[in-house]
Amino acid sequence: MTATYGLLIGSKEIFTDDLLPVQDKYSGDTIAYICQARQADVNDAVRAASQARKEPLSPYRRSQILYAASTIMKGRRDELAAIIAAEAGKPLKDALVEVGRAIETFRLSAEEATRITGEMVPVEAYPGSENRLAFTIRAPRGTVCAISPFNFPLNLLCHKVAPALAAGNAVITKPASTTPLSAYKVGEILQEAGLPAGWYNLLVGPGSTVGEWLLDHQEINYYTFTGSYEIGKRVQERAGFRKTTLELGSNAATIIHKDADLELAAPLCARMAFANAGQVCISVQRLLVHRDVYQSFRDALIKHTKALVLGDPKDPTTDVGPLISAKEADRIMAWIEEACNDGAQLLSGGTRRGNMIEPTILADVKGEMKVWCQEIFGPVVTLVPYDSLEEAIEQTNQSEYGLQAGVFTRSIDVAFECAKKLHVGGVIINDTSAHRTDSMPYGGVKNSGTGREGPKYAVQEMTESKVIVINHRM
Ligand SMILES: NC(=O)C1=CN([C@@H]2O[C@H](COP(=O)(O)OP(=O)(O)OC[C@H]3O[C@@H](n4cnc5c(N)ncnc54)[C@H](O)[C@@H]3O)[C@@H](O)[C@H]2O)C=CC1
Ligand SMILES: O=C(O)[C@H](O)CS(=O)(=O)O
Repeated sequence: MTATYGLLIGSKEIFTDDLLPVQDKYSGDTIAYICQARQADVNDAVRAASQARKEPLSPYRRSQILYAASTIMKGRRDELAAIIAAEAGKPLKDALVEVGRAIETFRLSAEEATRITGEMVPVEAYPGSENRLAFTIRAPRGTVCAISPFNFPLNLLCHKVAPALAAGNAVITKPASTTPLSAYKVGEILQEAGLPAGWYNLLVGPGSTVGEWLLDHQEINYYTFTGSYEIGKRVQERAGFRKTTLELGSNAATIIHKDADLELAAPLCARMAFANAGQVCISVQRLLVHRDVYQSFRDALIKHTKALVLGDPKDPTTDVGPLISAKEADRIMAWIEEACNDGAQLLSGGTRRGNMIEPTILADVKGEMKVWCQEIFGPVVTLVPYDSLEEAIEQTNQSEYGLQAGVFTRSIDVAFECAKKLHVGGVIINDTSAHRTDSMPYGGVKNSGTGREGPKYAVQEMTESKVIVINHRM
């Protein structure tokens, strides 16, 4: 019997008539059904969040609940990884890493719940204010709406939910319709961890309906969104004066300078160009390689790429699984064809089996090709030689995106010139653009979004500062 999951609203699991099948993205089999929300369910979820907030949780209680959730998640690691492998098509070894990161994201958020402080403001130093004392406090924003993407269905949701709860907010989550089960499991785990009803609410359904109803609801105080630039722009427009955090797309560059350690760089670039079938917004998509090392790096990259295993995500030896949908696979194949028809050289891959595309390396790409100037979000990496560091920096900055960039070099001067001149949210020296630890500030500039995630930084964004001034007699 295939399981059917409901919406999580307040203390209830709500079953509707509108069932969404959740498919195994490798076999195509339906692995579960989950109910889709109606507009009334959106209103009920907002009401449940507002009701919960009438009995605030102390920072200590929030911290204890988040620590407990982290521990419970650790005990359910294999179950959660199997769900990610099935619903997202993510290779099991990467799904296990994702669960491990989500466990850490909850633990880090538990720590941050006990560190929410303001500051003393020396107003008494101001003429006429000698009898006053002032300080700030950070208050929760209220009800947070967390809208998350398909590619990290657990950890990217946790990067919204855990800091939001740590900061004292109630949360309404809306995961991608292709991968909703991980968000349901987070609800189970938080309930087992002792989170009272209404603090975590789950709504499922298309962005074009449920997503829009959430954007329209004026009792939501804050939106934290991860997804494509186009939808992120829409979220910003609909949020109006309400604050948002937008984690959007990218076509990340990694620079391989003439003094790079190629034995370090080549396997890392091969691994991180094709991890999760390239469906990672900081994926290694654009490789800028100094001409002096271009051929040796190219050959090493091809060798390591050809060693990657393409197959069933549930097989522990698989490195690269399917794309999230046939539609995305069609798009990526069309972009590869466009590039090759326009003169790009296919060095490896370029073939398709069902919704799987063999890891593909394209050389001699030009600036106007989609595989270079747009976000491919697929198992394709492009190679372009350069002659001077200035040229590499300029080409990296030409993108309309600016999330993260990688730079491989043994020179501290080259490293710091890139660190200062690259217009991105993060510069990763001697690793690829795809490097991220869950504790670091994470987010972009330009069309890659606004705001920063990472529990310490998300808690700051999900609280608002209030100044308190006391007029006292000496
Ligand atoms: N910066 C980052 O950390 C990350 C960015 N991404 C980006 O996300 C994209 C891939 O993920 P997808 O899930 O396909 O992105 P998407 O933008 O299609 O959907 C993201 C979420 O927005 C919802 N949504 C869609 N239309 C909406 C609307 N009108 N109103 C409200 N919500 C709506 C979707 O249901 C989903 O939950 C890529 O562009 C990738 O770069 C993905 C992961 C991380
Ligand atoms: O950008 C994404 O797709 C994720 O944020 C990547 S990760 O760094 O969190 O794994």
